[in-house]
Amino acid sequence: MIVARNLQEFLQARSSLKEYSIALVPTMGALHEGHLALIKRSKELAHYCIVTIFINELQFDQPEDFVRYPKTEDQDINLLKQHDVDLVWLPRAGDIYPQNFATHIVVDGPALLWEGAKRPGHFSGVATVVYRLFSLIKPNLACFGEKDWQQLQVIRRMVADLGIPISVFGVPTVREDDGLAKSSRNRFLSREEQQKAALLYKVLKQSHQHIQSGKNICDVLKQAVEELTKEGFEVDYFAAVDGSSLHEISEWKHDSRLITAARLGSVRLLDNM
Ligand SMILES: Nc1ncnc2c1ncn2[C@@H]1O[C@H](COP(=O)(O)OP(=O)(O)OP(=O)(O)O)[C@@H](O)[C@H]1O
Ligand SMILES: CC(C)(CO)[C@@H](O)C(=O)[O-]
Ligand code: BAL
Repeated sequence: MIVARNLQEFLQARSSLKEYSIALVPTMGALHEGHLALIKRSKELAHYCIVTIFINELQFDQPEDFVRYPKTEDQDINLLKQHDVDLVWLPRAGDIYPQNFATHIVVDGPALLWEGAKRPGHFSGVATVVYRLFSLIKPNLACFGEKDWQQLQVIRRMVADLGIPISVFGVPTVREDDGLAKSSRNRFLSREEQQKAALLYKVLKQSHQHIQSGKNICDVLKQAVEELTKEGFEVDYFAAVDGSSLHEISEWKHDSRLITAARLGSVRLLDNM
């Protein structure tokens, strides 16, 4: 596995992979089995797999969240080696955002509500870094996790709107045995919070079943928020939406989605079904 630590090293390594199809897995590091599922899928889809590790300050709406974002570089590199990744690039901020950088991608539509409303500037930061990674790396395809459902729709929208010739693949959420969606920030949950966190998935599953069995969507959502709040979650939203536009729905269809974000202690948990 080639480890590139700046743009020059990356471009040199990238030029040796010219003839073949390339899959990109963008990450912010602190890797776990969710990331490994993206890598596994990308290796099924392309000859070569490139992983990036870049904690993109532009997408953080809270400076303290950026500062405490977990950094486990040596472990990450070892894990990627064990999983036969071909090239890992840990760009420097200046590789992605040259001096006097002044251009940002703004996505409306699926980016406006939920995470977009709760975290001002977040999706513009995500879209901008993903666009920069796409334009520097020029992969044939890229894999993103369904765990960040809204992010996946925002990237799909950007790719379609700007005619970017890269196929975007969504990969199903990898969970702990108790159902909690794996996430880099989960390491900040206390043992007690970790046990409680699985309730988010249980309530999602139960709400999904109730909606399937014909219960009123509004009542189901209200009950879900009440149950989570009673157990100490601070619920930002628990909503039924169209799976691609992210607009709220009142009638369930085959492409509908339940999405939620809730804070438990110092960690904001995201999930969807
Ligand atoms: N449990 C998971 N299952 C599938 N994909 C995941 C999972 N967790 C993260 N991913 C995906 O991995 C990619 C990189 O995500 P990232 O590095 O931000 O990790 P993360 O676990 O989502 O961290 P956090 O949400 O705490 O920032 C994204 O496409 C994300 O959706
Ligand atoms: C896609 C991404 C790597 C862009 O920084 C990030 O938002 C993430 O890890 O989900
Ligand atoms: N995986 C989501 C990226 C973020 O929370 O910034």
